[in-house]
Amino acid sequence: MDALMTDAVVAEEEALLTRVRAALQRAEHARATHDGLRDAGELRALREEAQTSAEDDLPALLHEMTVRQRLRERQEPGALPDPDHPYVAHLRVEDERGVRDYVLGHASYVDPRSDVRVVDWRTAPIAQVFYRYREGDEYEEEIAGRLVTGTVIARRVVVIERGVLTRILGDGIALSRGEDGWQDDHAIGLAGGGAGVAARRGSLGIGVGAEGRAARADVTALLDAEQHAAIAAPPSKPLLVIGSAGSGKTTVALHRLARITAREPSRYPVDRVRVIVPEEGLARLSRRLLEPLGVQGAQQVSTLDHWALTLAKETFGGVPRIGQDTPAIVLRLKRHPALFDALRARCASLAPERTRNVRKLQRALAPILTDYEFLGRVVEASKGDLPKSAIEETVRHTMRQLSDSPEKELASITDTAAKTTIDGRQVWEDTPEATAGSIDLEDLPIFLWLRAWRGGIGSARIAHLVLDEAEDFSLFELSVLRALVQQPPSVTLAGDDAQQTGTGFAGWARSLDALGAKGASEVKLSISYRCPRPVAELARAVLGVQAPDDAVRAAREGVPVVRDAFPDDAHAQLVMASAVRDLAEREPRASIAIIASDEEAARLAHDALSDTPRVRLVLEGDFTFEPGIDVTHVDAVKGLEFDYVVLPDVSARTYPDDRESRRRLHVAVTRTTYQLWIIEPGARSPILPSS
Ligand SMILES: Nc1ncnc2c1ncn2[C@@H]1O[C@H](COP(=O)(O)OP(=O)(O)OP(=O)(O)O)[C@@H](O)[C@H]1O
Repeated sequence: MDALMTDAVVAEEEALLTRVRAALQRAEHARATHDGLRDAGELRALREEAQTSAEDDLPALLHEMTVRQRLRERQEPGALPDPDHPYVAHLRVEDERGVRDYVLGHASYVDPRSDVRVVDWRTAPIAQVFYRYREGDEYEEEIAGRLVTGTVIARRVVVIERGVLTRILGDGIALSRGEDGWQDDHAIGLAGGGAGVAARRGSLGIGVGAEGRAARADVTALLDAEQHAAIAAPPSKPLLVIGSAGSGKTTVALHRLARITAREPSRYPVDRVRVIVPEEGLARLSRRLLEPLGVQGAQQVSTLDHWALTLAKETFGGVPRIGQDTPAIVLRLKRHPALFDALRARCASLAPERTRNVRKLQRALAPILTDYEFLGRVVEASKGDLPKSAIEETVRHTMRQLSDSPEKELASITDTAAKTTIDGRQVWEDTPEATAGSIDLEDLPIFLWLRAWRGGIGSARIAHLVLDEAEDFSLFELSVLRALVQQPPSVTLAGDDAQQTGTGFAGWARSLDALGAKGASEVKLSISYRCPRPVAELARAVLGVQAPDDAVRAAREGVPVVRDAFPDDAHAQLVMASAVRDLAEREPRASIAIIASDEEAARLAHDALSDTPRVRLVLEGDFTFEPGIDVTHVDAVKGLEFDYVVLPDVSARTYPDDRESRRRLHVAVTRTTYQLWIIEPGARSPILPSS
């Protein structure tokens, strides 16, 4: 783009922003002072415009009139756009009424006298023109039952930071404000980061620091046509969103939820929508992403475990102690579709009163979960997912749970000191006796399912349900949720079968069926937005035959993946610690994740970095999303992303050649938005391509 054009575009956008900010400041002042006279004048202007306006402007105008009226009646009006960050995109159209500018934001404000139209991307019909057409396109859209035609004159994504315009991205335009004025920004690409600059081997970063990178545009403005079509799909029809890691599944699911609640608040009230995800980290991230989309409140988002525990307490009036030492193989069996099928056949005549509380359910299941023949059939039906040892382990574990609890056995000892260790814990904690009298967290979905199926679980209370990382939901959980969602089911499932890390997944067809969403529309997102090309390609190679057929379509280039082999762990830890410390110093605003293969390895990596500032050991998903270093493990990071990802222990021992290891390494690799460093101590993992 030549300098003259650059100047013209910048001048246009600056003038528009000045106009919008001035109008918003006047509106804020009027609201603060309840300036009735001015409101009355504006109300008249709005009415006049409403009479002559095209129908695509009407919803925003009507919204504005309601706000003014409420103000005059001294009621709480809706929020005004934030003048420091009033909008995320600009659309200029021409139709039979002439040329008009719209800006898309997270709240709406229309002031025809000042030629200002800030429209809410969720509710304004004109927003669909922005998402579906490019600059120069003629559009023809059915808006409010009427055919509307025109031409898109300009379509630009803008970044406004603290009231100052800092980036303009459009069809063929990429400009950013630098220290010496505006500059062409094509090399940087949409998602930020200094792509194309090779890293030094053994060191991370490109030395520019987070300050040197362009600010990210709001993803709401960047949604592509495929994503927007998914978001705008009718709410009454279930939707399955699939796609590779970082293709925008979470983005689409949460934007769909926000749009549905904004457009039909009486049918889909915010306090009756739910987002359920498998991990705490993703629950925290989802809350943060929903906030600017207008869906606030911690109670809407929960992890699967928290949801099951809360529902079980509510349904059964309490639950016994949850055991902490359940063998992993038993947990795997309790989530497997083969157990679901076998229990369905076995429990078809279970009397409703036997599902009334947890103890009754535990007793009803005891003879089944200690039946060698029954468990043998489950293992066989799992087709290799569950080893034969699962049978013996499950029988032994169930027997232990059913024996008298240590509290009961030691009841005759009245001296509490005799039952307490020197660090203040109960003497039986961390012993096999601790299992007695306990149940497993994985029992709860089974109990709830039996209750819902045989006894009933109360009224359907969820108006819209989002399940993210839905490949990690078991048939038990999906069947319970089915009973809780109002009919017809309004649900969004987002997932990727290449990222399943548990044993619960039964395939999309069965999952949808269990949820009562059999006729769901399916959207497949095809562009990898998170990971730069070198990372996306490596991630695909790691999956091997489990990779989807379509080729990787990464949205941007990127620096190469760094790989370093070391003879042993100690050596690797030393080099890792000093390189990461160096990076954190150079890029104090970057988010760096050290993703170990398990909790124990995460602790070791954390020890190596213990004297580094802003280093956090995150084992239970309690991410803060602040700049700094999170040392964590692969089971805690699903759905998350970080500027830099370091994998400190990729070897033949931690990631051997099996399907599950491939999926786990794939999850770890694809958390990277910018650069990946793989550290390989000892024998090389056979699932990594040779470097
Ligand atoms: N159209 C887009 N343009 C630019 N960036 C986008 C677009 N859509 C999504 N993104 C960004 O891509 C990243 C990944 O998005 P998201 O987390 O929704 O992907 P995902 O498919 O849910 O990932 P995962 O499979 O790891 O859960 C986010 O930073 C998001 O803001």
